[in-house]
Amino acid sequence: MSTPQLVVHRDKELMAQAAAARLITRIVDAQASRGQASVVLTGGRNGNGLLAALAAAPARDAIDWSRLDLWWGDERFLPEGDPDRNVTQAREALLDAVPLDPKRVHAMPAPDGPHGTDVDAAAAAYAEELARAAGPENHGSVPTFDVLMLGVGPDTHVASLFPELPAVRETERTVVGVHGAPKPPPTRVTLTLPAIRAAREVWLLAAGEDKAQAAAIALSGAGEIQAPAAGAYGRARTLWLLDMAAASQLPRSLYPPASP
Ligand SMILES: O=C(O)[C@H](O)[C@@H](O)[C@H](O)[C@H](O)COP(=O)(O)O
Repeated sequence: MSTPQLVVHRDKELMAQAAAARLITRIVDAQASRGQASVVLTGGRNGNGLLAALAAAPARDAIDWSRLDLWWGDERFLPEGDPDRNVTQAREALLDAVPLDPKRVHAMPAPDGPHGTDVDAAAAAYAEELARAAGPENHGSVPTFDVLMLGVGPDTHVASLFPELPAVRETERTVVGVHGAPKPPPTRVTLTLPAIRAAREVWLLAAGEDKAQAAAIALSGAGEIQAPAAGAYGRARTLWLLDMAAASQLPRSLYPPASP
C-alpha cells in the first residue's frame, strides 16, 4: 500500500492540464521501458476534462497510440453508443481523435452486446478479458496497469463502488455487476478494490467544493466500506489530484503550504 501524495492545483482547468501532461509523460516512460503502456480511464467531468486537455496538448504526439491499452474502471450498463456511457464520452473527448489500435480499447460490455442484459455475466466476461491480458509477471488476474484514474464522488464513491454496497466489499472477483447504485443509472459494471490495487499508480481526481468533504473523509483514516476512495491505492504510488476547492477541508498537515 502506498501512502497518498497530494497535489493541489489552483482550479479544475489547471488540474486537468497538469494531469494530462503527467499522463503523457507516464505513458511515454512506460512505452520506453516496456514497449507498451496500459491506462484505466474513469468517467465523470474530471476524467473527461483530463482527456479533453490531453487532446488539446501538442505533446500528445509523443505517445505511440498503437501501443497503448485502455481499460475502464466502471461503466454505466447502457446500450452501445448511449451518450451516458463512459466510453462514449471518452471517445468524444479524445479517443476518436488519436490512432489507437481498436483491439487495445477494452470497453466494458453493454446490454445490447454479446453477453446480453445480464450485468453479472457482462462483468464476468470483462474479468476474463482482464485475466487474458495479465502476463505471468502480473502476479494475478489483472494486468499491472501503469496508471488507473478514478473520479471521486461527493459520497466518496470511486468507479461504481458506492459506500456500503456489496461491490465495495468484494475481495475475490476483479469485476462485478452493480445493482441499485444510488447514482443513476442503477445498473453498472465496476472494477473491485482488489483489481484497482493491482495498478502501479492510482490517481484520484477531485475538483470543486462538493468534493471537499469527501476528500477530507477519505484522507483522514476512514474505512473503505464507508468511504470507498480510502481503499483505492496503487502498488507504487497513490496520487490525489485536487483543486483548491476540493482541498479546502483537508487538514493542512496533509499537504505542503501554498507558496506566498
Ligand atoms: O459512473 C459515474 O457516475 C461517474 O463516472 C462517477 O463515478 C464519477 O467518476 C464521479 O462521480 C466523479 O465525477 P465528476 O468528475 O463528474 O465529479
